[in-house]
Amino acid sequence: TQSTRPQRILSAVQKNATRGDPRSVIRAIDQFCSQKEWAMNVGNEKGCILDSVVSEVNPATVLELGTYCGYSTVRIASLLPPYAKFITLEFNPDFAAVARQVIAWAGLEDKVQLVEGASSDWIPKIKEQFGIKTFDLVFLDHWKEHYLSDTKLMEECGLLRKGSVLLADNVICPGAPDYVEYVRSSPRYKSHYFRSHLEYTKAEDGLEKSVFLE
Ligand SMILES: COCc1ccccc1-c1cc(O)c2[nH]cnc(=O)c2c1
Ligand SMILES: [Mg+2]
Repeated sequence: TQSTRPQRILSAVQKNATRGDPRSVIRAIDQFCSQKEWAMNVGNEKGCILDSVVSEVNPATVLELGTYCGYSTVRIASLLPPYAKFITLEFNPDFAAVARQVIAWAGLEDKVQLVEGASSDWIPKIKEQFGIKTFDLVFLDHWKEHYLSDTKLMEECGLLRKGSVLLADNVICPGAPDYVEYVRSSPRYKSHYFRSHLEYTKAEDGLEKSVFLE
């Protein structure tokens, strides 16, 4: 039977990366996706912007919406302080199964909790299920149609506090126009656009960083 693209990414990690070395896992995925087969990892150019925001926030609590193969999960987890709590939500069970193995290959399985299911189902349960009050950082990288509804849901569930940082991938390509309009026009957010490129291509894309103000 044919392998899937996520399975081919996992094979490239297991072949080319060193167990317990997150940077070698990131490098192996970026090399595979730039030389062999494009895939929707945040990539190295936007990944460096992600790294700088994670380092600046130095979050004790992180939520990632959209794990895919765990590329950004590994980037984020490798930068967190030891006490941090990091939850990543993935709807697709095949993606989740690969991501668990990529995260384990990087040696970061103790730093992150991968939860399978729909973000809209899980967001209202996070406080009780995981003992988290609010998130210092949220990385939105799942279905663009759900960026805005999930952000409003996080507000309603009291998961954001003054200073919480939302970082959204793909604000240009594929784009999340309703979300961008909301965070840029709402008095409750201070937003900034980091111009970059769609992973492994020359097309424009970027990350939108939005700080929750109240
Ligand atoms: C399945 O579309 C793949 C694709 C095709 C063309 C342009 C962009 C994308 C793309 C790029 C990304 O970083 C993404 N990140 C998260 N969830 C996505 O659906 C996603 C899609
Ligand atoms: Mg993305």
